[in-house]
Amino acid sequence: MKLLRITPRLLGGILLSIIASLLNLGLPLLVRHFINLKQFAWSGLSKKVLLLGGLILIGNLLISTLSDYLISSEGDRQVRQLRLRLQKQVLRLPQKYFDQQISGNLTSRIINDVNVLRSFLTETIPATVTGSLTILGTMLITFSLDWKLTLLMLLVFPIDGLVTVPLGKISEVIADQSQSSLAALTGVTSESIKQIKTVKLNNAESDVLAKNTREINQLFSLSLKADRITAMIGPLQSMLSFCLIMAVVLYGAIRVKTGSLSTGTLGAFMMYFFQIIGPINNVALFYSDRKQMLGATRKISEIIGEAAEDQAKGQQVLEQGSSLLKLDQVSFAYQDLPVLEKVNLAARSGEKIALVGATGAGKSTLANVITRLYPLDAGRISLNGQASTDFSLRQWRGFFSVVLQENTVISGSIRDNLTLGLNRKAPDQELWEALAMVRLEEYVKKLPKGLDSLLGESGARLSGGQRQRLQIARACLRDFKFLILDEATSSLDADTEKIIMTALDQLRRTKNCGQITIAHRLATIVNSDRIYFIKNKTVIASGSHDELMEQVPDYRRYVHEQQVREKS
Ligand SMILES: Nc1ncnc2c1ncn2[C@@H]1O[C@H](COP(=O)(O)OP(=O)(O)OP(=O)(O)O)[C@@H](O)[C@H]1O
Repeated sequence: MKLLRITPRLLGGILLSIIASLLNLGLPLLVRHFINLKQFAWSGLSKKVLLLGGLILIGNLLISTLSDYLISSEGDRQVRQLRLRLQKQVLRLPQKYFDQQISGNLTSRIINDVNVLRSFLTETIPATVTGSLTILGTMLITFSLDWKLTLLMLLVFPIDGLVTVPLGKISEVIADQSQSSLAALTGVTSESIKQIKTVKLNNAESDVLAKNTREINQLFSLSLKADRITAMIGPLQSMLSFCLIMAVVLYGAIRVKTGSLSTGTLGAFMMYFFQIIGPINNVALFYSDRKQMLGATRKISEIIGEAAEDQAKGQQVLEQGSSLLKLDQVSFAYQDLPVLEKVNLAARSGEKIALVGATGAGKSTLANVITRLYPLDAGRISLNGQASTDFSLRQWRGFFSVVLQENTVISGSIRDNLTLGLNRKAPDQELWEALAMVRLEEYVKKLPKGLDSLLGESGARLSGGQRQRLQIARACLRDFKFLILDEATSSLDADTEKIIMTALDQLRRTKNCGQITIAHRLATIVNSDRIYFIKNKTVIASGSHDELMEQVPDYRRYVHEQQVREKS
């Protein structure tokens, strides 16, 4: 998969860089000319040579500046595009993908691996192209000056190869492992920071430190291996280059003494030699950099290649008025774990239904398949007779407003939280009404910045109950057909819950929408129009609380156990 492109801007930058390198090739010739002058006089030829040298240096400076800017800015532009592409893709990936990932690892892939690609595009490619041309140009010039000395200079290639090829191969492997190790370290670090309260309250600092230390040590040992190789390559190359320079100098000096080489040519050779050492090393690094780039490309491509959720845009026409949500013979399994089997259920506008069952029975899963967070394995979900899959995901999810069991408050202001995903501009008055409904109005009014008060990461500055109420207010602001409350009031005291439930009853009537409640607390569900009792992966009975108490022994037992739990 091609993630980066060679664009005209990049080519322009590389071309300028080539011009700068070629200009550099002229300098040693000028120096040679200068040294070989019979006599120095601040006029005529010497002046011209110095002036030309100065012009070359200034020209080189200007061209290199422009070239560096063109190349770097093109790299930044492409990295921006790639990051946006990755962000878009990540947002479209199905829920099951995230169930198998540690979010920090994914973040590292998106941030660090993209940086590897950037440096390949903006450093390796230009350095290799200009480096190769500099080497070629140097060889042509030096050959024309003195082929014997050039052949001696050429020995630098096999000698350099002796060092860089075997060590480079090892460092390729290390670089690849280091990227994975860095991703794992990012994963565990971000998780431990996110779960810092849990860590503190469980006195789990040493456990977390041990886990993170393993990753740090893993990265450390890889870095040490890389350090050893770098430490070997650098001095070894310098030493070998020094020996070769000595050989060139000694051989050159003999030739000067015998009169078969001018001092100026020897000086020019020295300059060329120093000029090509850098390019030779850069070109030698190309293969290991390329390997690293291919590794990063593979990992990024894996994310981009993941099948996204169905993004069909189709907008079905849904008749106005009452809605009937139906589940017929719905079955679903998480990988190999069957959770729902042949579930039947119906919810109508204006109705309040409840999903009840022991912990782990599959209630939240049922809510998740209704909202199509997970696709069904079998069965059918429909709204007014139209299959859920006839609607685009966006349209379908727009029919539901969901308050989840977990904290879904985001960093940002109260306003940001209330209007998250709202596809219309909500006037402040409406936001205050929603806050009043969940009894948060007074609290927010007292905050110095009111609706624009910041809440910290995941709403850290709110109490658990305040967070739940904010999420309910957010859900109520949306235009929906069914409100799904998954243990949405479990953190509230009984009185506040009652007040909010009564407000939601009112809202249901005014909006003519349905409500699906998942809760263990009996008071939350007993007055539902219909209760679906889930056991053994399916709905084993449905009816009002009284009907189920009368007819279903399992339900009676569940209620009894719940009462005991609530009293204790
Ligand atoms: N993302 C997931 N991947 C794999 N298994 C899962 C996943 N989410 C839930 N499960 C499993 O599915 C089963 C049903 O879980 P679910 O959360 O739907 O139960 P629940 O009835 O809502 O429970 P509770 O009352 O405790 O919230 C459990 O066995 C759970 O371990």
